[in-house]
Amino acid sequence: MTMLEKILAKKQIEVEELVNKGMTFDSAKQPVPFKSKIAASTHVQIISEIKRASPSKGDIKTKINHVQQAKQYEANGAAAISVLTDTTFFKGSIQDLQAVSDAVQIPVLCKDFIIHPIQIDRAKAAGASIILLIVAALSKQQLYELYHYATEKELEVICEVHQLEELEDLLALDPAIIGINNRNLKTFEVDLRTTTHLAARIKNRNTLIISESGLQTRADAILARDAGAEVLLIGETLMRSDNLSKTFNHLKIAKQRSAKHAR
Ligand SMILES: O=C(O)c1ccccc1NCC(=O)[C@H](O)[C@H](O)COP(=O)(O)O
Repeated sequence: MTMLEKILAKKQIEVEELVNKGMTFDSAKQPVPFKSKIAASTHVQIISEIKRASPSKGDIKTKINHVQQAKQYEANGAAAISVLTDTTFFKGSIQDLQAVSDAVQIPVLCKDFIIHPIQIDRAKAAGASIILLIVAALSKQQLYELYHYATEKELEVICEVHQLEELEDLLALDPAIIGINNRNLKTFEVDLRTTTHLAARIKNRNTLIISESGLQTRADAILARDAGAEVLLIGETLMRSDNLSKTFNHLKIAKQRSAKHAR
């Protein structure tokens, strides 16, 4: 069993528990716009992640104060905060997301392995403005249904791909935002050229491209930008930083070579 399969098997159990308990979720907060703000920015934007631990790296910073960390991300110019809400494999929680959403003004991404609409309801009720759908984790029908379910609820959706075949399936949906994950979720191998290879296949100039995972240096940021990414999703590098302001400055690059020209 691959790690992704293990995670999905656990998600199935969690979802059944939520459904069997008859859980319903009411959302008070109006989603905060994400994509529309990116176009106006002069620099490549960063979605900054709260990531206590991961299957590939083990514990990263388990004792982190997630609210303080999120506020620091916001103060340093993050475009959004990603909160890993999975507990078993990432030591996060939906309560982390709720607390972060209550503390910041920028949009919050519910970073989880979503396979059922009830998870979308729960994410929105906890204050998420954006959700993630991982193409490798879903059938084409599930992907389309969950995408439309979320957008009807005024949530923005990052559709995540790692392989060309996944991207080709996804393009028929013509999603507003595509996340290209540089990490293979089955082997954990990270290759930033994944962004370069896949972004070149995205021809719709209105599609926002996010490069995800393994981004550590300014050179990495430039590589992703030159491939067409306007946003970087960064977890570990920010979580391990002991000087966030310095790290953000180091990663701050202008949209000098237009993402629209790179494709
Ligand atoms: O990070 C992992 O080990 C991992 C393993 C299996 C499924 C998902 C995983 N990570 C989720 C992510 O997508 C990353 O947290 C995110 O892109 C940030 O990556 P990084 O900057 O490398 O921490």
